[in-house]
Amino acid sequence: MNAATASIALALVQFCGGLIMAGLFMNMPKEHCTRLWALSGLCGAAGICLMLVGYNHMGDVWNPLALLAGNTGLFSCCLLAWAGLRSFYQRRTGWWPWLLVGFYAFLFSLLLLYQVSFTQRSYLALVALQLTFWLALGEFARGMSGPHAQRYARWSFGRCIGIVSLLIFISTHVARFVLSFSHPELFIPPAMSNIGVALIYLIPLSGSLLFSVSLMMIYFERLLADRQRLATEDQLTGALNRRELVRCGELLLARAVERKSVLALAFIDVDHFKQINDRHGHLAGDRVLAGIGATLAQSCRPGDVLGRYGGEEFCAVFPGVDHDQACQIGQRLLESVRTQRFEHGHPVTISVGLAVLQPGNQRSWDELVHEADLALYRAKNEGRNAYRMAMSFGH
Ligand SMILES: Nc1nc2c(ncn2[C@@H]2O[C@H](COP(=O)(O)OP(=O)(O)OP(=O)(O)O)[C@@H](O)[C@H]2O)c(=O)[nH]1
Repeated sequence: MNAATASIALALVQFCGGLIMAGLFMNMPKEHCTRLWALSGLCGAAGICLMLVGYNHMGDVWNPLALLAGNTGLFSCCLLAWAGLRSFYQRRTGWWPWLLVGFYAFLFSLLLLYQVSFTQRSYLALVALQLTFWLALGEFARGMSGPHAQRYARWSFGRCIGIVSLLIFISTHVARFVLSFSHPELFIPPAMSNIGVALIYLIPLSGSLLFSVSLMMIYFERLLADRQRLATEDQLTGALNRRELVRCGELLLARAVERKSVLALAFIDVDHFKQINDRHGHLAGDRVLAGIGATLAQSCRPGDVLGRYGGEEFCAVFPGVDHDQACQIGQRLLESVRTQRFEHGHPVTISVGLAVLQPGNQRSWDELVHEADLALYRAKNEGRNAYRMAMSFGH
């Protein structure tokens, strides 16, 4: 296969890749980033088409206007992909990139007007595309520390693929730039060398396909994480919802029984919560619940499980915690809520019922919850703002 046929074949693959990317993102939920990525795919496909029209079969300029539009389309495709990434990581992009596109088109038309060589024209494209690759790389890097990183995993497969594809782009462009100085004959169309075809078409093609895949992956990873969160988290307090609490609690309990280790369960209820609702309104009540959820979460270690059992009741499971440690935890939970300041100004207290699984004991989840629940009723009946241990320990 000669260089001209290879370049047409690879350009057609790139054209199809652009169309597939556009089609996929058009059918995804309508968000700013998916729209930008769909547009980027369309621009890429259109740009490649126009580039094919722009050259004759000898690789010389045949239609300068098509070439100008094609090159500008490819640059816009990269800028749109970057702007989509910005939007994905919750950053806004102004209108200045479109000024850049205009400036690029102006410079490229000057080069066509003065009929500079293919290699010299490539330098402009190389510099412009390098800029977009570094911008996108910066976006991936900043995405690991911004608001996105607080909700989602810092490292994901999609992001790694994206970074690898950008490094492929950057290194091939640098190699092409350097080689075009020392070995300009490698890049003379149409008798382009194998190295030339690889650096101009083949490697960037695999890079751009990989980059499109990475955009889809980071989008799906976020979609799945959101679904998972919706299915397992209590929206108001950020603690686990009851179903997930029971699932995790049963798992920890089964493990503790199997290993003959200790485990503590705390049943937590906000005192006189109805009064807070009645006096300050349900919205203020909601904020109190959210605040208590956050405070209780801070009192738990990694590996502990905290969930909202229902209404103003929370439940926490502490693996590896024995009777004495459970008493300390009970005291710590009371303190943490009692010392918290809420917007309505009044202190809020909780009551806690604790049950402990002793080493070698067999207990079901329901039994342990029932024991802690009975202990909680004692705490309530004996004046609230206190913790009580399940009867067998007679606190
Ligand atoms: N704002 C708000 N209130 C809730 C929510 N879930 C339950 N509640 C309210 O919580 C209150 C619970 O009241 P009670 O069960 O009487 O308990 P209490 O007033 O805390 O009294 P004690 O538990 O005996 O100290 C009810 O008024 C519920 O309407 C919620 O998600 N948000």
